[in-house]
Amino acid sequence: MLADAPPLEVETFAALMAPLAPFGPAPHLAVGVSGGPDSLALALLAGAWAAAQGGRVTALTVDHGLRPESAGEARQVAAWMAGAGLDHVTLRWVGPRPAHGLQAAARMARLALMEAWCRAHGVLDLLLAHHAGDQAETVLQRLGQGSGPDGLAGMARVSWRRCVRVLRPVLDQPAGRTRATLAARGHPWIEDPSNADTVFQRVRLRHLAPSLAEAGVSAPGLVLSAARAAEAREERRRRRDARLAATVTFDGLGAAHVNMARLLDGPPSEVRAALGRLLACVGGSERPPRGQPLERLRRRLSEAGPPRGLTLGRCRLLPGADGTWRVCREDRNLPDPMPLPGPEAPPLLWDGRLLVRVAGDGPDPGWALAPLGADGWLDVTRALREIGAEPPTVPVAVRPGLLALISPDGMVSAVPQIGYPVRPVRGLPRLDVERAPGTSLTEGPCRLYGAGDGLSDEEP
Ligand SMILES: Nc1ncnc2c1ncn2[C@@H]1O[C@H](COP(=O)(O)OP(=O)(O)OP(=O)(O)O)[C@@H](O)[C@H]1O
Repeated sequence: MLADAPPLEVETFAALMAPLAPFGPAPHLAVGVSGGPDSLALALLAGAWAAAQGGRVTALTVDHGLRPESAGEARQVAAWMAGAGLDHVTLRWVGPRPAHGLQAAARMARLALMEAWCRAHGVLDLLLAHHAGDQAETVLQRLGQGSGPDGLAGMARVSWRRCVRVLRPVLDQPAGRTRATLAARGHPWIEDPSNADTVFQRVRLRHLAPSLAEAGVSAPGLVLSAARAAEAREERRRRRDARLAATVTFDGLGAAHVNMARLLDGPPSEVRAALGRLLACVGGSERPPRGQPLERLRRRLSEAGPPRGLTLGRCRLLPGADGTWRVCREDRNLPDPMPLPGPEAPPLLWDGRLLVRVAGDGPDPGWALAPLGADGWLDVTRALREIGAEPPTVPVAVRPGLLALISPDGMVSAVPQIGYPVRPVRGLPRLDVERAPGTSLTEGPCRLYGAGDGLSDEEP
């Protein structure tokens, strides 16, 4: 296989990164590195690529603790990364292990750990070393699960998990190319024995490759069909985003105003896709609602008769007099108060919807962020009147989900979404608050990052 696969040069790798742009200036990338040949090669190539633009790479290794050697392997990766001049962090998977589906659980856990690390360190891009062989296995696996057209598109080269972009730059590169890259540099790697253990479905699928090839089902063929399915998925996303752009506007309070008749006018699957995305953006939930609940919502919104308020996906949908619906964060399951991060801390993702940064000097200890809650508005209007300010008009349904800055003595002192402050308090911290990347329908990072889905339930 090595003979067929030329090593990846830095220039070739740069060409693979180009379609994944834009990257910020001096980009800081995270790379998931198991110690296997694919991810080691990716880390080295990404390190060179980032350094060329004044940026850097942090290699992340998740120690799943499933094999006695895993801790030593993580140390080995750390040593290799140090040798290559790259930062390295080991993350440990602790907590309960499922009795079944251990590999899948480990995969989910490691992606969650790496995503959390990226969020905590303000790193936008997480690179994984999936290649064409992995893609073919994913397609086969999903075929076996009776997956729909989106599943058959396999893994995406770019997908979002909350505020983190998961990038797979070598996804269309033949299996063996990354291995050849390391071999050409004389760089060692770790062979994970579970990659050969036929107890795992992926490994069994890999072993089927020769028989499938005889039957005319080849890995390149599967990858090609995945690429076509991915194009079709992109087209569906473009249509979804166009529908949303034409029917939805956001206000500064985090609520969406929807021309519902227009949004609902179209094939049910397209309408469901738009509704799901809308609810995920407004509600800040990790996954858009889907399946039966979403279809029920579509039907109820389409029904004739006096419209009523509805809820789904942490959102409340309220009809207005003129046919415009307001969609806002529901007042249930709002986040608990959390301490205000220091000015050096990475931005905090609040309620999956807002990115909060502390500007200026560090706040005194004791400041907190909290939802305004059901009773908070009364307090705000009273406080504003005391300083001679007229409270703005804020719809009742929107009020509980507003972000409030709470002083060390427990008073609502500022509500950034309606202006600043509501009480004259000494040492009031200054907050920059913006919609979190991946929660904008048509503005902000979603547009910046092209067809980014914003939210993904893809396999890691
Ligand atoms: N323990 C881990 N820690 C960090 N990242 C990981 C880990 N395991 C896998 N990854 C990342 O997820 C990608 C896909 O995982 P998978 O297990 O399919 O890969 P692999 O075939 O073992 O690849 P590699 O040759 O890099 O080990 C890897 O290429 C790597 O980027």
